[in-house]
Amino acid sequence: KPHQFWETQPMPNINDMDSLKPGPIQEGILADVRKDPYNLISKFEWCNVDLRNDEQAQQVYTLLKENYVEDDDNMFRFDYSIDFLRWALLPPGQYPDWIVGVKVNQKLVGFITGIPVALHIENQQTKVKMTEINFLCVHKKIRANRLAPVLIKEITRRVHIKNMWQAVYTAGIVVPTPISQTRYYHRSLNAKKLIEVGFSSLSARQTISRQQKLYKLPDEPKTQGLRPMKKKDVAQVTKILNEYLKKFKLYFKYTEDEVKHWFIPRKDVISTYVVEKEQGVVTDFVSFYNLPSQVIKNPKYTHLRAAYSYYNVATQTPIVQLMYDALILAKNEGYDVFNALDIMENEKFLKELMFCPGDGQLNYYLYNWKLESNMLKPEEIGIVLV
Ligand SMILES: COc1cccc(CC(=N)NC(=O)c2cccnc2OC2CCNCC2)c1
Repeated sequence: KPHQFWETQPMPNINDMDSLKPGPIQEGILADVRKDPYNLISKFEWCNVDLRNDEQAQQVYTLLKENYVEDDDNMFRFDYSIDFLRWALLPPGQYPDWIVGVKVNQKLVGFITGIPVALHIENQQTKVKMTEINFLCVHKKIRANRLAPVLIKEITRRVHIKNMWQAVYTAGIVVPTPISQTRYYHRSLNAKKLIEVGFSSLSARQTISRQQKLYKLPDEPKTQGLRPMKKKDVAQVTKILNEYLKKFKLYFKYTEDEVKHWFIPRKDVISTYVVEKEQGVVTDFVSFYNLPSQVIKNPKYTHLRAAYSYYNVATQTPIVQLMYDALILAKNEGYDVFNALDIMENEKFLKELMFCPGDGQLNYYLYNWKLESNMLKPEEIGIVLV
């Protein structure tokens, strides 16, 4: 029986599509929230993981490196670094009990996380305070123990206790019920390596050297005034980002503190470049995050270095030119491939800059919320999850 767990959750199902009114599906009642954690099978224990602690961060790193998401052909597995996990999971306002682990004999075997976000949904006047859920992972050796539903129910309880009743998350799989089904695209930066690791393949008439020529990039970006973002840019980046995101139906509102956290460059984690043509005036920016994948079995390479498009705001520079420069910057930072979803205005550059469609999709979900429109088009999505 498919979706045994998800049928029990406040998500719109096919026949609700017309009856449910827009907004929360279930009203949250604080008094009804369980005060104690859900029961676990014996020997399994809950723990709040402190990612600032090196040993605990290392345990999370190893669990994900060995057991987290793989591509459809099980050739690659995400390999999030510790620095990346600290960036992704310790934003301003984080709650320590939203980094949830399950241990057996002091060994981490299960994980799920939430971070607090303020999401603008369609025409809602106010932003909805909720959680962004990520990194649901159960060790390969203890799957089919129904641990994942318990991890989901426990973090839901910990969110409810804080009087928050909605969540946003993404997944490669389809469970009840996506609000948008987006597709991912890849732009080759190191054609030879992508073919050697089996990420790309050659058709009959293609050769490696022809592919290298096809995807070759200039040595330096074209846009005058393009430079790495610095702290002094935070106020202007916050302004143009918040203004830009208003054109979408789903977007976060950022404080300057949050922009500082999410966009100030961190080596091997997040790269952000701003355009400052006229003295002191920031008109555009591009950003991409570093998410390598372990190549599961390959004689020559252990990793695929992938840059993922984050947020890009083009108010003066044409978006195609700005993103072409992002490809050049990523290539110069040593990336093998540049990935992007067909969300926001990405369609405007994907084809022209020779991105190829990937073989899967990334589904967006909103927990306990009925949208006015049942589904959103990818270009109406203004949020990027890591
Ligand atoms: C190439 O190595 C891979 C290793 C694991 C999975 C995939 C395919 C895949 N599932 N890709 C994505 O989900 C994806 C493709 C383009 C942009 N963002 C993405 O996912 C992000 C956002 C959601 N959390 C994971 C990272 C590829």
